[in-house]
Amino acid sequence: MDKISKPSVSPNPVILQSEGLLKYILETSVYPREEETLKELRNATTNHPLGFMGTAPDAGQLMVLFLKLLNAKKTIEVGVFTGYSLLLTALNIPHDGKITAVDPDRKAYELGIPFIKKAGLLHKIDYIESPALPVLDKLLEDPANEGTFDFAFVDADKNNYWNYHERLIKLIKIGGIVAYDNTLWGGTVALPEIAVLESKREWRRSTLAFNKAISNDSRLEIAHVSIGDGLTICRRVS
Ligand SMILES: C[S@@+](CC[C@H](N)C(=O)[O-])C[C@H]1O[C@@H](n2cnc3c(N)ncnc32)[C@H](O)[C@@H]1O
Ligand SMILES: O=c1cc(-c2ccc(O)cc2)oc2c(O)c(O)ccc12
Repeated sequence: MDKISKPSVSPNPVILQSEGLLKYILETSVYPREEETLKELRNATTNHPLGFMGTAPDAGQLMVLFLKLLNAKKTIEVGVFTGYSLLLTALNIPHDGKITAVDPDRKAYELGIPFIKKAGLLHKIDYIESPALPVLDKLLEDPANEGTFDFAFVDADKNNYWNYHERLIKLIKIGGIVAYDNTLWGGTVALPEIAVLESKREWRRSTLAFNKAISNDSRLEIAHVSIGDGLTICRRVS
């Protein structure tokens, strides 16, 4: 049956219409260029019961391009899990770059730490075991933090994306980028609610509202890209 008309979504959705096409992209352009420790971390994450949550490697490759284009040095990550996107960021910022990485699930991060250590990149990471909102609020208590971050990546609780956005837009410098993962939420954003698994409905509604609000946010230039589970790339312009 065609993916679009399926009445429910799998936990690891293929937004592209053809799984074969995604396989082709991954095998031709992504996996051959994926750094070795990153590949090892991704493979180790498949043993985690929630391993499907790791950032899609093709979306990761696009993130690398932005990190490099921005010459990003100071970044924030909301939603670390085992650390695929975190290690990817650490690999692509300079030696004295810093990532503030926030996640309440330290246990998942511990799976990734040996790979980050093997890559010699733990010194770039300030891991904060916490929900992200109070951490962002604390950063904003010091006006010196405003407009200082080059890049932020959000891949966490989808119902809080707008709350993160309101804070991150102040922390990111003009010209900097905030990227949000899962903004197509398994393709459910284009389905009637009745066709969506009940467990996915609340975050589908949050994602729909978030996508609309981002599209109306005049402080940004955006691209809503159908890669991975949907990636919205926002450049702060004012
Ligand atoms: C999809 S996973 C992140 C995947 C990660 N980017 C990667 O590449 O592996 C979502 C993560 O968000 C975290 N999370 C959930 N609620 C959060 C919150 N309020 N603040 C920060 N992180 C949160 C979860 O603990 C989980 O590890
Ligand atoms: O199915 C999911 C679930 C999540 C998820 C669950 C609980 C949290 O506290 C945060 C996120 O994240 C996902 C994800 O990032 C993804 O790419 C695919 C599926 C899921």
